[in-house]
Amino acid sequence: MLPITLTIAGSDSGGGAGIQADLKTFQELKTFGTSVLTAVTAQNTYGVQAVYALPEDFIVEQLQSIQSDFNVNALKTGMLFSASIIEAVSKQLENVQAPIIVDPVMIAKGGATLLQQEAVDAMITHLFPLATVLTPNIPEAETLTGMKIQTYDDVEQVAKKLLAMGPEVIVMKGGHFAPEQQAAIDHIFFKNGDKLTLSAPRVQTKDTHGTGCTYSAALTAFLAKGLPMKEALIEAKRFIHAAISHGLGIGHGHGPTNHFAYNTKAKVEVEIIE
Ligand SMILES: Nc1ncnc2c1ncn2[C@@H]1O[C@H](COP(=O)(O)OP(=O)(O)OP(=O)(O)O)[C@@H](O)[C@H]1O
Ligand SMILES: Cc1ncc(COP(=O)(O)O)c(N)n1
Repeated sequence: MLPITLTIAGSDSGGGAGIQADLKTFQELKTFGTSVLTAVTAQNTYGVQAVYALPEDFIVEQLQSIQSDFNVNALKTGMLFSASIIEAVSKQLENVQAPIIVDPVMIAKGGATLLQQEAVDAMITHLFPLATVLTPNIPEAETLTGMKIQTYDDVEQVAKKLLAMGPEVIVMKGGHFAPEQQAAIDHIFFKNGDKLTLSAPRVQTKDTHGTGCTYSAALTAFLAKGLPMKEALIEAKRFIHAAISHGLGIGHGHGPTNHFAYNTKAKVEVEIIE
C-alpha cells in the first residue's frame, strides 16, 4: 500500500516553501501527499507580501475530511500562524497514532511573521505534548525556551528543555548555527538520552528558501514509509542536502531548493556521529 502523508501548513505561492515544498517532497519520496491549508501567503523568492489566515472551523473541516477517509502514516505541521489555529488543530490531532513532526515555523527568511507572538505559548501547551519530532532552527529554539544559543553546551541545554515539553526527538537544525563552519551540522536528542549528530558540507548558496519545510517533509515521508527513526533522520538529511546542493536558479531572491535532486543526482555522504 502506498504510504499516505499529510501536511498541515500554509501555502507559498512561490512554490519553494510551505504546502508546495511539502507536497513536492512527499511525491519525490513516493508517498501519497495530502494537505490541510492553514493560511495562504502571497510570496515569492524576495519574501512574503501578504498573509491571509483561514478560519479555524474551515481548517478543522479539511482535517476531518482527511481523517474520516485516509489512514495517514505520518503527518507534519508547518505554518500555523495563530493561537486559535494551533488550539483547533491540536484538538483534532489528540488521538492520532501516526508520527507527528512539528516544524515550529515562526519567521520567513525575509523577516515576515508566520506565527503570531502569543501563539508561541499555545504551541508549547497544546501541540508539543502530541509531537513525535520537533525540528526547530536555532532562532526558533531560542524563542521557545527563552535561552540564548552560542555554544554546543547551549544547544544541549536548550534541547533538554524542549524534550521536557513533550516531543520524543528534538532536531536542532544547524543552518543558522556557526555559519562560518564548513559543515551544516544538525544535533539530534532523544528522550531516552541517545544523541545523533549529522553533518554535511555547507553549501555556499543563496537558494535556501524552504529548507526547513523540505527537511521536515522528507522526514515525514521516510517515517510514513516505515523507516526506523534514526534511518529516517539520516535519509532526510541526505534529501535536504541534495536539494540545497543543486539549486534551480529560480526567482531573483532566495531561490527554492531542488526537490528532484535526491532522486536524480549522486548522493553526498552524511557524516554520522552517535
Ligand atoms: N548552506 C547549507 N548547506 C548545507 N545544508 C544546509 C545549509 N543551510 C541549511 N542546511 C540544512 O538544511 C536543513 C534545514 O536547516 P535550517 O536551519 O536552514 O532550517 P530553517 O531555518 O527552518 O530553514 P529556513 O532558513 O529556510 O527557514 C538542516 O539539515 C540544515 O543543516
Ligand atoms: C507558507 C510558508 N511556510 C513556511 C515558510 C518557512 O519556510 P522555511 O523555514 O522552510 O524556509 C514559508 N516561507 N512560507
